[in-house]
Amino acid sequence: MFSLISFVKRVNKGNNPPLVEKASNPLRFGVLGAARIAPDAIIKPARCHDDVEVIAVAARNKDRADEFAKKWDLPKSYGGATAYQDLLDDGDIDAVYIGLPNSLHFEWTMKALALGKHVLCEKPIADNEEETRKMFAFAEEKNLILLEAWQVRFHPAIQRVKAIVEEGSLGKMVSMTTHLGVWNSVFFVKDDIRFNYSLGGGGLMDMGPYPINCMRYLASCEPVIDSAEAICRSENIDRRIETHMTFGALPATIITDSAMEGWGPFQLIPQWIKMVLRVDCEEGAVEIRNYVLPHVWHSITVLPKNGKPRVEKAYKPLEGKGEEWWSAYRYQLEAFMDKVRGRKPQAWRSAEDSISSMHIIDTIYTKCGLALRPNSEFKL
Ligand SMILES: NC(=O)C1=CN([C@@H]2O[C@H](COP(=O)(O)OP(=O)(O)OC[C@H]3O[C@@H](n4cnc5c(N)ncnc54)[C@H](OP(=O)(O)O)[C@@H]3O)[C@@H](O)[C@H]2O)C=CC1
Ligand SMILES: O=C1OC[C@@H](O)[C@H](O)[C@H]1O
Repeated sequence: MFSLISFVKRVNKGNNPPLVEKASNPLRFGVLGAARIAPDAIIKPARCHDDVEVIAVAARNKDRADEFAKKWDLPKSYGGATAYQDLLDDGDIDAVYIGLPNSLHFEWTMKALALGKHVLCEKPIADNEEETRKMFAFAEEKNLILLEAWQVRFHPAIQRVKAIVEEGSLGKMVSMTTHLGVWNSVFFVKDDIRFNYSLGGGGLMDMGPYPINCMRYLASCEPVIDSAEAICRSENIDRRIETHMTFGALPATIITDSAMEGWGPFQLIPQWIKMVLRVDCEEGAVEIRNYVLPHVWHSITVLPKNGKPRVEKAYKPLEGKGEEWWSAYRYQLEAFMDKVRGRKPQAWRSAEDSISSMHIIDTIYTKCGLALRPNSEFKL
């Protein structure tokens, strides 16, 4: 009962964070695209960050832009065919959040960097490794912050799993496995950008960054992809991919499935969601449930071979900044701002980190015999 009440309180506060008083010269963000993810990823986190203000949105349709601005109390909105460029040309804007389809991440990140704006760009950061390299090289040249918004890395839950594994009582890691699956009709809309090849879609593009990067983080090294096999929903668009890889001597399996089959006769009983990552060690195992959105709810189960299982939660770091109700996106914004302001963030994702992640996605597609997501035609 107590945990249900604290769950409701935490989620409610995370969804409706308090509006804090702003510093005298906060970083002013513009949002490219009235995307579904934008409120959670940037608007709500900014409300409770004293050094950030979201001042504008741009959408291809003016009414949509105005509606979004009204709903989220943003002073400016840009709409129409030139809206994204108009927002970038706004001299009041210091940074942009990009929640556009993957195929547009390259173009709008490059344009924003060219105009001197810092960029927080959604995962996966680009269509492929080649684009990713160019984006980070350009950010470095312009001396601007570019971060791929893979928020899980910033949340204490995955950091706690790493600490448990490294603390040593479970012995050496022997394997990692995850099956990340969702029931198609609940999570995706009709004509979802995720399943459109020309928009950089694909099940692995959408879900792959989570298990690939959690495993890279836990293993502290890069994997070799041994095999990968896809079941497609349309040409070059994977529904399910099973990948076997090795991190040094450590075998790992990742299954991503964007349309899990149901159970029982005619698969009548839907399987809603599967989001467990398990690390087996010589002396036991550790499992994290819901590593994708850990701030909503998660559980970390430690299963020692010679001892009692225990369950842990990690909504707040043991040391450093954070609140129980902070979402992973809020932790991410804190780190982004630390970087922009020249402070050392609690956690960070480097250029190499994002490049490696895209390299792995490209390699898995190639192993499956599927085409890489196409390069943007945009040239700076
Ligand atoms: N980190 C996370 O937790 C999550 C990340 N994401 C990532 O965020 C991005 C957006 O996802 P999501 O919010 O679900 O997507 P939506 O479909 O809700 O939003 C995409 C936005 O892209 C704009 N857009 C521009 N060109 C096109 C086009 N040709 N077709 C469709 N949309 C277009 C639209 O903006 P306009 O308003 O101008 O019409 C739309 O608002 C993806 O990269 C996805 O991987 C998504 C969910 C969670
Ligand atoms: O990034 C994401 O996280 C949650 C998923 O359900 C969603 O498809 C994806 O875009």
